[in-house]
Amino acid sequence: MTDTPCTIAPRDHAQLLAQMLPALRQFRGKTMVVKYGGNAMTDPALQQAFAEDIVLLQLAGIQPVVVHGGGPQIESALQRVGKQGQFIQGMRVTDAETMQIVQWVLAGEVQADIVGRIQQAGGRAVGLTGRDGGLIRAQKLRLVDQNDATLTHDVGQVGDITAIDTSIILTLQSAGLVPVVSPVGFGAHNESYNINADVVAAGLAVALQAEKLLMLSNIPGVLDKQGQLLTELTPQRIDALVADGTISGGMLPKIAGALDAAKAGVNAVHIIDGRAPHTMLLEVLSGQAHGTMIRAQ
Ligand SMILES: Nc1ncnc2c1ncn2[C@@H]1O[C@H](COP(=O)(O)OP(=O)(O)O)[C@@H](O)[C@H]1O
Ligand SMILES: CC(=O)N[C@@H](CCC(=O)OP(=O)(O)O)C(=O)O
Repeated sequence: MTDTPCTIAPRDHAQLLAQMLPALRQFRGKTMVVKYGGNAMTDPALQQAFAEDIVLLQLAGIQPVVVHGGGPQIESALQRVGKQGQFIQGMRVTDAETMQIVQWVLAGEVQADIVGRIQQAGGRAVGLTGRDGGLIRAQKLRLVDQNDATLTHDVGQVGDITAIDTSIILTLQSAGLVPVVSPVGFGAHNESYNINADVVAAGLAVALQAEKLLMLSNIPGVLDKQGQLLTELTPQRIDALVADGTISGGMLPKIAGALDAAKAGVNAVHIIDGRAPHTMLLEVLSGQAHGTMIRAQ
């Protein structure tokens, strides 16, 4: 192995490394769930940096569990067969054909790519969907209208998580493997459900009693109406931002999941920018806050 030429002054470098100590103490041996959004994985160099960060964090003693999305990738596959995606409150309307395409894209394409990249970076990863090992049970989502609670929307085969059996994840972790989970669940009659990846990440973080939940997306964090980053959010502020439409679309399930996880005791819940290389590493190890932190109160 050859040393990489260093572009940081030695003093700054030493300071940077020393700053990692509290984080390493806090997170060593703990589970960290990382939601890797489809919008954050459009560039191959970024994807490689993500995989390297996962391997480095694991080597540092943290137990990462990756939950990936793939919204834009599903969208392209739908377009190839002449279908147009439709979303209600951030949930994809999923008919039987869309469900098949969702499974192909998530498990066959996106998950396989992430697993391959982690292994290329020197780690060992195993891809699974929520169907494997009985991980995620679901039922059809009853999506209540945001403005009129007496109204519901039929979004087809979209799942609402009813139970999570973490045993398969614990088995993989104890073997030193990084689980890479596609957000698909199974129902009482073995039917598949398409579940928003933010919802799965939050559910897994709670079920695994994770120390940290990181959600990587294509925005610096949650933004206000002027486009300014909101560095911290409380439940009251979130309610107000949803009510006045500042938080909409794909941010709705993300913020709801983040808040559920924070309220259930996940210590550090952050929505961060996945478009800059190594944001995850900085967020975890530098001791400096990035993006938006979601507070339980
Ligand atoms: N207040 C907000 N702040 C930031 N993003 C928002 C906000 N409201 C809605 N969004 C939208 O949410 C999107 C992120 O959700 P989503 O598209 O599901 O991303 P991902 O694939 O990373 O999960 C942003 O790209 C943005 O268009
Ligand atoms: C029900 C629902 O909306 N499922 C999502 C699952 C993938 C996902 O959540 O991907 P991102 O994280 O990239 O948005 C979908 O079909 O797009």
